[in-house]
This record gives sequence, structure tokens and C-alpha cells, in this order.
Amino acid sequence: MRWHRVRRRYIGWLSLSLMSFTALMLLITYETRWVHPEIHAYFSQSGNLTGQQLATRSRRYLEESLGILLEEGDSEAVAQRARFQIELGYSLFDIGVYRNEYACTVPSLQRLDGLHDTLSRGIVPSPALLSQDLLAPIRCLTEIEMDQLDRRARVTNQFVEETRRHQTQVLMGSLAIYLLGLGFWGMHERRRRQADRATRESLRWMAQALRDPLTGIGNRTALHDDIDAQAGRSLGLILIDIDYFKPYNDALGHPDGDRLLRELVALIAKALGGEARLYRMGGDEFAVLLPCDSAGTLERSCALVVDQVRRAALSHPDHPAGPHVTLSVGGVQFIAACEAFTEAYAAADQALYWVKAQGRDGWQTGRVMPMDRVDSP
Ligand SMILES: Nc1nc2c(ncn2[C@@H]2O[C@H](COP(=O)(O)OP(=O)(O)OP(=O)(O)O)[C@@H](O)[C@H]2O)c(=O)[nH]1
Repeated sequence: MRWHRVRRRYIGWLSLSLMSFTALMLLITYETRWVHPEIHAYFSQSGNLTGQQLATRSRRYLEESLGILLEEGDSEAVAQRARFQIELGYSLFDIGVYRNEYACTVPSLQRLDGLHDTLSRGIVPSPALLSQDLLAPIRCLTEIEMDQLDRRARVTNQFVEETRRHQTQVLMGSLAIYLLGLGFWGMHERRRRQADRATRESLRWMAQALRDPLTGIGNRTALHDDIDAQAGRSLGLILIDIDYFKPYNDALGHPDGDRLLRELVALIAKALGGEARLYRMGGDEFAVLLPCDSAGTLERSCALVVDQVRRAALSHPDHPAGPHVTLSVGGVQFIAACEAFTEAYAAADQALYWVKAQGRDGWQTGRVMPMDRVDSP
């Protein structure tokens, strides 16, 4: 459980995946860096005479001496030259490895010792004796050569086998690390997609929570959020209420009432342009928030809303004062901040109800305290 927490906190799927790929890179680097020196070390006997090469050279000296003795006759000089060749062959033959591992070595060396003594005295032995004293060591050296070659072949085969096994292990190891890395990456991608989906879902819910489903514009919560987001800016708040909407509903029915609500939203948005934001406060009351740096801007905006609806001449079958839909509008300019908004809202509301009281179909701006202007219909 604790490990689970530590893993989730410090080791994400992405970092596990990166660690796997890094391990893979290190393994590959290690292999390319070290395998070749290892191979080199394995066969690095070049430069030294191997067991087989010593035997070959020794045999050649002995064969040379045999040739001298058999072909160049019986003389002191011939004996000395042959003795010299035998000394050379002897020195390469008389090594510990041969003595210990090949039974024919010691008797062969003894024969060579005897032959060397004879030749030192200037005597060339008979061919029969020579064939015993020299051919036996030559045969022994040939056996040694053959055996050394076999050994070398065995060592080479063993090395090849080991290399193949090692390569298989490295290949399987790399594959496992690679698959592990892919698995971690897949988990990371899955988690990321889940998180993205959850974020999108929350955003959708949040957007829905801030929207009026009938008209598609923001609701009261959205208005508060937008004011928070624009804290410190000079804004205009306009409240709009449909005049005699209840009689409209009663005369035409709620579906037509809904249609009128949507139509009015479109008209107001068109009148105020892209910078204004519309909100439905509930029932037949709307609010508008717009950048506003002067009382003149606010007044122009209020007038635009009222005029746009007047010009649209939407039919109202039960309006006591005329045949068309009209609006009552109240506006206020304020510096956005939570506390200021409560006062601004109250002032705009007061201005709106002043218009209602004056007979509707008009606009009025207010200040946080006194009202300063009336536009009578
Ligand atoms: N069609 C429709 N009507 C609604 C909706 N919400 C509220 N209403 C109606 O809007 C009407 C609001 O009427 P009131 O606020 O009483 O006043 P009014 O008739 O507009 O009169 P004044 O505001 O005084 O001019 C009510 O009849 C509500 O039933 C809605 O979503 N759709």
C-alpha cells in the first residue's frame, strides 16, 4: 500500500517507460563497447608462440638436422651443423607443458641428448641409429602439433558457443526491457487519455452548469464568475425585463413565450455587439455585462437595446400599451469586484423598476445611490 503511494507520487508510468528505454540504451552501449575487446582478449595469443607453433618450429629444426646428416655425408663440420640445428629444436621442445602433458616428450628429449653428445664428439651416427634418435622426437612433435590444433579448435568452438549463448541472453533481455518500456508507455498513454476524458467531461459539466439551457447564454453563476475574472475593470451592467410577459404567455402559450425569449436574446446580442455578454437571470429577466469607460457608453448601450426591440416590432397580442413587445432596461457603471457588484445590481434593478413604474418600454441608468437620468417612452 505504501509502495503504491510512493510509486504513484514519484514514479509515473512515463518515467518507468523512460527508465526502461534508458536501460536498453545502456545495455546496447555496454555490449558494443565491451564485447569486441573480450573477443580480442580471447584470441590475443598473437605475438606469442602458441603450443602448436613451438612444436612446429622445433620439428622443423629436427627435420633440418636429419636432412643435413643424411644428405651431406660424414664429416666433423656436418656433425657440428646438425648439432646446432638439434640444439635449436631441443630448446623449443624442452618446455614444461610438453613434459607434463605428452608422455613421448621426456624419452624424445633423452634421445636428443644422446644424439647431441655423439655429434659433439664429431661422430655422425648411422642412418639406422639416426632414424631412431631423430624420427621418434619428430613423430612426438607431430603428435603434439596435432593435439594442440585440436585443442585450439575445441577452444574456438567453445568460445563460439558461449558467444551465441550470450547473444541470445542479451537479445532476450533487450526484448524484455523493450516490451516492458512499451508496456509502461501504453499505461502512461491510457492514464493520460483517461485524465483528458475526465477533464473534458468536467469542463462540459462546468459549461453546462454555467449555461441557461433554453437560450444558450450564461446564467447567474456565469455572470458572477465573469465579474470575478474581470476584477478591477470598469464595466456596465444592464438589467432587462420583458414588459407584460405573463399576458404574452397566457395569450400565445409557453412554447411561443420560449421562442420570444430566444428571439430577444438574439436581438440584444446583435444590438450590443461582440464585447457584450448576455446572461439569463431567471424568468423574463436578462443581464448584460460590457466594457464601459463612461456614462455615455452605458446610456448608448441601454438605448440601443430598447430601440432594437422597438424596431423589430415583435407582435404582442395582449400588451396594454400597444401591439408590440417592449422592454424595461436599467443600467449602471461600476468597477468589477464582488462587493461592488451587489451594490451595482441593486442600483440597476432600482433603475429598471423605476422604468416599470414610469409605464415601461424605456431605459434608465443609475448610480450606486441616486438615479440621474430618465428616458421616457
Ligand atoms: N415561456 C416561458 N415563460 C416563463 C419562463 N420563465 C418564466 N416565465 C413566465 O414569465 C412570466 C413573468 O411574468 P412577471 O414577472 O410576473 O411579469 P410580467 O408579466 O412580465 O410583467 P412586468 O414584468 O411587470 O411587465 C411568468 O408568467 C412566468 O411564468 C420560461 O422559461 N418560459
